[in-house]
Amino acid sequence: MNTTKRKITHAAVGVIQREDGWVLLAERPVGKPWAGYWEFPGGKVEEGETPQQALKRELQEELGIAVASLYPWLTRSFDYEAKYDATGQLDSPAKTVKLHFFIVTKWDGEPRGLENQQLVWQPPENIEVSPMLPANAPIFAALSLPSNYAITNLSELGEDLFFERLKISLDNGLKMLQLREKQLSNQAFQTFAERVIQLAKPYKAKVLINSGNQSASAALNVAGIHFNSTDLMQLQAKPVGMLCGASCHNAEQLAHAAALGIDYVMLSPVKATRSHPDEEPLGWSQFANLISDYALPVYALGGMRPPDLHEAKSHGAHGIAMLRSAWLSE
Ligand SMILES: Nc1nc2c([nH]c(=O)n2[C@@H]2O[C@H](COP(=O)(O)OP(=O)(O)OP(=O)(O)O)[C@@H](O)[C@H]2O)c(=O)[nH]1
Ligand SMILES: [Mg+2]
Repeated sequence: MNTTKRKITHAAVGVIQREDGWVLLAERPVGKPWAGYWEFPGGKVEEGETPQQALKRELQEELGIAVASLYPWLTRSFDYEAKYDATGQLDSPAKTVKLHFFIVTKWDGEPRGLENQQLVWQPPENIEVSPMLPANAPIFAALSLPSNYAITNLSELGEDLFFERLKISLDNGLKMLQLREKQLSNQAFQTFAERVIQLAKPYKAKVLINSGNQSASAALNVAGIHFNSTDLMQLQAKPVGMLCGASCHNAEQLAHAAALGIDYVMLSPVKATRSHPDEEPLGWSQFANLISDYALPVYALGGMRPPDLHEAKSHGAHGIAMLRSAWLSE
């Protein structure tokens, strides 16, 4: 397959998300290529438009809604092979699409299928309509990742306080956390990890383990592994069957993570942090530049506190990751 000669079609795609997390999907109507396939509303970016302008126009045309608030999210390229219909007629030629995803959180008007497309609201972690446009497969996994991600801080809090705060965080809706305790022996880490996993289980919170503690992980029932940047750069392929993330601090590491197709990255340090006082912070504008054309969901890390979530999302982040401030009592 020669993809180098293909022209790239840019499309703006809207993940219209209600407050309960459900997203709006549309079925491509008869008469369009890929009819009967489900997609997010959106369409091609026209000459002279930014993807954001294109999205606003498309959502007005297709659904009759006016976008009131949106965040830039992932950008993914996908190579479509030529598609033929049952009679052997060309339905859609081979092409490369570059999809500019946005998360739309506020809009005016009630979405209606103005192009005879059927509409349905669905929870991202349990989509019941099919078939989906093939480019969209990884999108639902990304949407299923929570906005807030906590990293354990046992060394600073001590065991009693840590477990007290963990219980409070889980009660308050924490859905994903990473065990990162380099100071612990394998045995001590294992005991600690088992206790966290036990506590997190009824809340259905995902527990990941830092690659620095990985030697203790074999016996543990964790959801996945978080690779530090050194281990990321050694990694040749994404481990199968588990959630897999990585820490990145520059474009090279981001590119390697994207090439591996892992599930998410953390990009840091956004702000100055107590845990890494010697590192030069990226600041929001460099953070946004590094991920402006990035395919994976990104957590902003470094000096993040819960109120920073909106600013992080405005700069293209999927969410925020927190170490110290995840465990502060409010
Ligand atoms: N809208 C939309 N397009 C997607 C998604 N995923 C995906 O691969 N695409 C591709 O992105 C391109 C956008 O196409 P579109 O058919 O919506 O374009 P459009 O609304 O401007 O309509 P048109 O057919 O009148 O030109 C198509 O090649 C489509 O296959 C998705 O989730 N939503
Ligand atoms: Mg469209």
